[in-house]
Amino acid sequence: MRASQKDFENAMNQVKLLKKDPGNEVKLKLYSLYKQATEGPCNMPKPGVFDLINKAKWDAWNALGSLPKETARQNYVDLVSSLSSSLESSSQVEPGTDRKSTGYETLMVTSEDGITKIMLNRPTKKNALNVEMYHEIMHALKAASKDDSAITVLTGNGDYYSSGNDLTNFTDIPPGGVEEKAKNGAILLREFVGCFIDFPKPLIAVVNGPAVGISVTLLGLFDAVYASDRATFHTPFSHLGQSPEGCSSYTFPKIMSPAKATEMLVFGKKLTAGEACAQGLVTEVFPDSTFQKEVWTRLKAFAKLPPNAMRISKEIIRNREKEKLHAVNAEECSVLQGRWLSDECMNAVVNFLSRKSKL
Ligand SMILES: CCCCCCCCCC/C=C/CC(=O)SCCNC(=O)CCNC(=O)[C@H](O)C(C)(C)COP(=O)(O)OP(=O)(O)OC[C@H]1O[C@@H](n2cnc3c(N)ncnc32)[C@H](O)[C@@H]1OP(=O)(O)O
Repeated sequence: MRASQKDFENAMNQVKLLKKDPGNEVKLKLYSLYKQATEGPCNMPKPGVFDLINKAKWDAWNALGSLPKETARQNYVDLVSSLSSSLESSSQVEPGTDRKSTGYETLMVTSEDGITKIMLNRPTKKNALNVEMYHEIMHALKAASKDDSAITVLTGNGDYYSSGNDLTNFTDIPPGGVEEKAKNGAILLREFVGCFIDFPKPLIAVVNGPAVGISVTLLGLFDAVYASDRATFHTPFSHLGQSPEGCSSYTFPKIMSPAKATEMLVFGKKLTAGEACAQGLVTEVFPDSTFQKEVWTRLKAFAKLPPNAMRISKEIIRNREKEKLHAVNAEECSVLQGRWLSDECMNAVVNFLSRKSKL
């Protein structure tokens, strides 16, 4: 039996209720079938090569050629029906449940023994920071700054600490185009880094594995950095056509000398944990086999110290730099905004995404 218009509308509603993301490939398939079913064959002009998302959509729709509208409608309904049985539906979520009050989508946040632990929780993506994660980290930091814990820890779930900015952040182009995307990215980044600059309690990084990009640069704003000997520290900004952020253009030369900072931030030299420790970026390195046990024992002891004294001591160590750090942050974001629009950056992102079949 052919799918009716009613079946098609039901399927469209069903798609909105899917709780789990079915993935880019399926979303493109759904999009193309929807367009074919409602508008017929694609006769739109092909988007430019840098308009990544719209080009992928156009390609998917155009690939359907002259498939009849009714067949596309049937295929759409069949595809949604197969998805609904394999993916959980959000209709099972309690009405009125506020996700933010019950938990985070990209983080695991716990508070015990005087320590608030913010764990990056996208292990299958090596804890890459997507836009939602940037927002959730800001939210978690603001909450931690006001809770009863004495210290706050950032760490990663799985084998990576973090692979840095999620490169798919570049693909979702809004109607205002790439310029608007870059502008919004710079606003988000400035606010995000600002939360680290202003964080009032001791902030400790427990670097459980390799760290890339912004997860490395931010370390200059932490009060202590403990690393497993499995961790590496890599800022491939030039390879990506980008420039340093997280105030690293200021903190790294101070921490490790301008020449060593250049090797990392300009030439993309990857440091081992031992090298990062020798250069002052890491406070102490532990064997991976005993890392968690040793670090958490130490952190629990720190968390028993008088919290007000720790807060005030942090303030006196950090406060005279705050204004400078905010100015550096603003400048870095403005430079990056321009970099994101460059061919060098676009090409590097396209290369990564096409290697990973995300386009
Ligand atoms: C203009 C828009 C702006 C938007 C808003 C942005 C605001 C802030 C920007 C701040 C800028 C920060 C700069 C940086 O952080 S630069 C660093 C960026 N990161 C990278 O270049 C790392 C890229 N990843 C890799 O090189 C490798 O994945 C890896 C980390 C070396 C691991 O390699 P391995 O072979 O072990 O594993 P896979 O590659 O198979 O990875 C497993 C899956 O994870 C996905 N993945 C990993 N890292 C990222 C990433 N950074 N972005 C997106 N996805 C990532 C990978 O694709 C695999 O996914 P799959 O299983 O679905 O294929």
